[in-house]
Amino acid sequence: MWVRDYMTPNPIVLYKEETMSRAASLMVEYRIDGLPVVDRAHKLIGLITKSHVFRATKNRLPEETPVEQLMQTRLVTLYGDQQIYEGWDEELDAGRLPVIDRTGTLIGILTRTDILRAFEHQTRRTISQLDAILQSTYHGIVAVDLSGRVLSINQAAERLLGFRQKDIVRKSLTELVSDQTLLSLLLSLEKKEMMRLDYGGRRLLINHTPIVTDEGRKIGMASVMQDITELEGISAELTAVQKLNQELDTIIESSHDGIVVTDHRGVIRHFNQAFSRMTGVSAEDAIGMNEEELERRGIISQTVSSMVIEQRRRVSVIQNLMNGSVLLTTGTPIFDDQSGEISQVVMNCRDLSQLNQVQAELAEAKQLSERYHSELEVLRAQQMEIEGIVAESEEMRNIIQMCIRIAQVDTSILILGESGVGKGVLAKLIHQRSTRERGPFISINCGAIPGNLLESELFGYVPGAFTGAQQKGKPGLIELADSGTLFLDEIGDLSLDLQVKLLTVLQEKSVIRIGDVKERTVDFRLVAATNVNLLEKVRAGLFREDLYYRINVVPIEIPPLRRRPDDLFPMIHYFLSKFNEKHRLDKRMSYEALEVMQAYTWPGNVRELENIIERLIVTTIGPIIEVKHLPKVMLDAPGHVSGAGASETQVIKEEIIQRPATRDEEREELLCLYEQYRSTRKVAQVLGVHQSTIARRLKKHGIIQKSDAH
Ligand SMILES: Nc1ncnc2c1ncn2[C@@H]1O[C@H](COP(=O)(O)OP(=O)(O)OP(=O)(O)O)[C@@H](O)[C@H]1O
Repeated sequence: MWVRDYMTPNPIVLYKEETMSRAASLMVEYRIDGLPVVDRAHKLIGLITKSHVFRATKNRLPEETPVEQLMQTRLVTLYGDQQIYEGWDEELDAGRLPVIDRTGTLIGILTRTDILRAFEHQTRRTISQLDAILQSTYHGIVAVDLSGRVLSINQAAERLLGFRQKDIVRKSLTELVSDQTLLSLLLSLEKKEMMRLDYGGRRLLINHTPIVTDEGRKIGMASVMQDITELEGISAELTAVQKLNQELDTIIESSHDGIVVTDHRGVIRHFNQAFSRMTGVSAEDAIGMNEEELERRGIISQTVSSMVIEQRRRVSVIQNLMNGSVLLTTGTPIFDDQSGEISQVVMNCRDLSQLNQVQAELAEAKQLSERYHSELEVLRAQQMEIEGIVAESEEMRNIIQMCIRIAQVDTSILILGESGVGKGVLAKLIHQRSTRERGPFISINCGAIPGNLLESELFGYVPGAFTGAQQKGKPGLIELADSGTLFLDEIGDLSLDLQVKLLTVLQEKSVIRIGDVKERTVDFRLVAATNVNLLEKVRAGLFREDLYYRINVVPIEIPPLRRRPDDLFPMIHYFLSKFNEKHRLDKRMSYEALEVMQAYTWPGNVRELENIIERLIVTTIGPIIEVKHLPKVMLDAPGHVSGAGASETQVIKEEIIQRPATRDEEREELLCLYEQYRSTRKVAQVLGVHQSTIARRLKKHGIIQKSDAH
């Protein structure tokens, strides 16, 4: 506020020669209390006021007295280019202040009215400025008096509070706001900070403060409200972005490939551990350095980022490092969405030297694994033979695997199955594969020995225990089985007395010889077998239930031979070789004879088959065992077809069965058949063996893939 803008210009003046009466008449005429006195050059030289005139009159000075003699010459003046407030205090005393320019020429008078006008002007301006600020602020502001009437409110607050009425000021908030929570907050006489409130679908953050005067009087309340709905959304987004960043960092760090990020000038901004490991460069050294510098130092052989920046596309190069490593480095430009300029270059470095080495190791490992795999196969096949067990059928293979598995666990086992199916064979296998393998394997058929004899066989006796007993006494089989396996075949034939005694042995883990009182500790594993339904015997009171549960911890059931046809021909083959070798003969079996055997139901199971083959080998005259040599019982069996001329397939069947064909021969024959029929089922039909056998053989020879078996 400059003085010259508010002063009264060209005021009425008196020249110094003018009279006191002229001064008085001017004062009366213009109703002014004082007049500036100037010289002819209009320079201010004094000020004459009513009091000067009154004093002169009182002192009876003549009216013609020039004002020069009356005026006050010590003057307080203002310059036009001064600020108004610089003249306030003086004006209050003087009532008016002459305004001069820098040459001392009078240019105006600043009166009290002028100053008030200046103040009013200033106040209006300030108010409108404040209002503009209030209205333009993004935050909502509402001020109310103590009775809740709105003193002022800005547009943001109107918008946030949803006010539509035009004239809100002076209205009470209670008329305007229906939400009680918001209302009680806006009308609260207490200070409230950072209050979160949901209103009109928005999340508001409100700070509420009482309005207090300089004297400390509370005159109202002001609330500042901020719409933080978007802010909260942004903050959630920010958290998500931060998380993403972290994830990205982790991914980059965990990459086995080296990753380097530069800016648009090739200055390295980021790189991972892998790059550090490959080049031996540390983050402190290289971050902030231009990639070219790495090339200058000979650490890398080419600056990929500059190629990418120059060519504006992905570039791949082979880099030879100082340490001898070879890297395949691919630099990819990242373009700025808005400017379309490259903002970053990301380089991926793959260590080829390491890759080559890994590939070589992998190939070697593969070779090794293939070799071991085939050796394992051979071993497995050999093992099956060593055990003297033929198990071609799926069922038998599963049973054998299970036996081998449970052999390791020292528990009682009950083997179920018809007579001659191979229960004894499995019992032996279990023993051989158990931890007791070095101990004895004691086997006894309970059905084959009369009761009283069986007792002394099992439990032993002391001298003179009964008539016919040996002088020295004898340990029982149970005792002999100590630290080994006791195989009780046909356990169902054990008398009830012996069942009780056996149970006691199993529970006490000790045995008392007949006629003795001394207990002898025994430690054996019991493998029992039966061809009868023990549970039925339990129900009929012929077998003790407690013993049944004691021995039946793990039951294994062997199906009869007729239910596992896949085992038949391999068994015939096995027994032919076995007995040919035993008797130093070379007998073969005709196709028709094989067909008869296939049709037979084998009630005596493997034992019957074994016996028949041995008998045939021994009794048949001539090299070929023919249908006519077979036991009559087999010829009477249903399903037996009388033989036709030998066809090509018959020959193959004979080859497979009668003599072990070489691997190549077998392969060629199977290949020929498979090419002809294109179906494992048909080939199996032709050869009269189970489809799974053919499928397995074809796979073994690599004629079909695993998925092709049909
Ligand atoms: N899978 C097989 N492989 C080779 N030979 C077997 C097989 N199964 C059984 N045998 C032979 O068959 C004969 C009968 O087997 P084993 O004595 O084990 O049968 P079992 O069921 O115990 O008979 P039983 O209950 O009548 O005593 C034995 O000479 C045995 O070697």
